[in-house]
Amino acid sequence: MSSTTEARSFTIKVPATSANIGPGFDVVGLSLSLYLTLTVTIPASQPNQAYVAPTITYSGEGADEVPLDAYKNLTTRVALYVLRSHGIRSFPSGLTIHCANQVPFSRGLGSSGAAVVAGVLLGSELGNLSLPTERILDFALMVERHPDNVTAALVGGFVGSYLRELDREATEAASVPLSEVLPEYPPDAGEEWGLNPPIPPLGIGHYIRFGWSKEIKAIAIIPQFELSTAKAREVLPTEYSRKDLVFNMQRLAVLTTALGQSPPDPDLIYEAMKDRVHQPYRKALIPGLPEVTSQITPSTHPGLLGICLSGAGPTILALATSGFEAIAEDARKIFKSTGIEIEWKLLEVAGGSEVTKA
Ligand SMILES: Nc1ncnc2c1ncn2[C@@H]1O[C@H](COP(=O)(O)OP(=O)(O)O)[C@@H](O)[C@H]1O
Ligand SMILES: N[C@@H](CCOP(=O)(O)O)C(=O)O
Repeated sequence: MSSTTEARSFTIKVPATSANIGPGFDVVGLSLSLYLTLTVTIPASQPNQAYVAPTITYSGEGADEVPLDAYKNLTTRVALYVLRSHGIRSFPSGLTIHCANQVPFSRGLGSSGAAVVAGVLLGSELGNLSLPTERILDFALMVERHPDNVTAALVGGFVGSYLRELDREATEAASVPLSEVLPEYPPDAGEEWGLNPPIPPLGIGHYIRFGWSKEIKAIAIIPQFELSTAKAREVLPTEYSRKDLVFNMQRLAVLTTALGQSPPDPDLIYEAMKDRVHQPYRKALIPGLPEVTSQITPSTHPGLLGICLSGAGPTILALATSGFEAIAEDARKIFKSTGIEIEWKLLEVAGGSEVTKA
C-alpha cells in the first residue's frame, strides 16, 4: 500500500429469493425476508506496511460448511473478480468480514444468488467503484447465469427479467467458463497475479418489477435436505413441446398481474402457478412434491392462493393471505409420510439489497 488511507466500515444486506413461482422458470423471482448480512471493516493503512490477508467469520445458515478462506469463499471470490476487473489486484490489507446468514444453503431460496450479489456489492465498495445497478447485475450474471434470483435479490420485490441477445463477441465474453471468471485464487507461487478476467458485456440483464398485493405472504416449507441447483438443472430436458410451453406462457402472463391485484383471486392464481417446464422433472429428486402441490388447494385450505416449487427446490413456496399454519402443518404431514422432515417460515416480500456505511 503506497498511501495512507482512513479506516472505514459498512454493511451489505441481501435478501433470499424464490425463483420461478411456478411457470416462470429462469424468468421471475421474488425477494423474501431472510437475509445475508456482511459487516465489513477496512483498517487505516500506512505507506509500506506489511500486507495482512482478509479474515472472514461466519454465523448462521451454512456456518459449518462455508469456506472461511477469502480465496475459496464464493462471496469474496466474486468481490475479487470485480476488483481484478477494475485493475485492483487484491483485497485491502487487514480486511475483516463477518457474514451473518439466514438463507439456508441449497434449498431453493437463492443462497448462491445472495452470495453472488453480496460479492459484487462488496467488490464495488472495496474498490470505491460506485458501480450502478445495471453494472452490478452484469457482474452477477457472469457468475450466476440465470437472472431470476440475482435480479430479485438486487432490486427487491416480484421481478421479471431477461438476458439481452448479445452479438457474437459479447456472447463469447459472457459464455466463458465459470472457472475463468472465478479461477482458483491466489495463483501458485511464482505465477503472476493476472489482471485479465473476462469483463462482462454491458447491459446483459433487463428487468421489470411487477405489482405485489400487500395481503400476500409467502410460506417457505423447507425440507431438511439439500439439493444443489446444478443437480436440479441436470434433470431438465433441453427441448419442450409447444403444448407445454404454451401452458406455461399462458399462466405466467396471468400470474404477473394477478399477484398485484387486491384482493388476490385464488381461482386465478392457483391455476396460474402450475408448471410443466421444470417441476415435473424435479419430482424424482423431491419425494412428496406432487402430493403437496396437488393436495393443498384453495378449497381444502382457505387463504391459500397458489403453491409451487421454490427455485430448484426442495423448498415449497405457498402464497396465502391467511391459514398459514394449517397450510404448513399439512405440508409437514405429507412430507413426513415420505420420511422427510420440514421447517417452515412465514415470510414477507423484501426490499432489494442495501449497502449502509457506518
Ligand atoms: N453466504 C454464502 N457464502 C458463501 N457461499 C455460499 C453462501 N450461500 C451459498 N453459498 C454457496 O452456494 C451453494 C448453494 O448454491 P445452490 O446449489 O445454487 O443453492 P441455492 O438454491 O441455495 O442457491 C452453497 O453450497 C455454497 O457453496
Ligand atoms: N430458475 C432456476 C432458479 C434456481 O433457484 P435456486 O434458489 O434453487 O438457486 C432453476 O429453477 O433452476
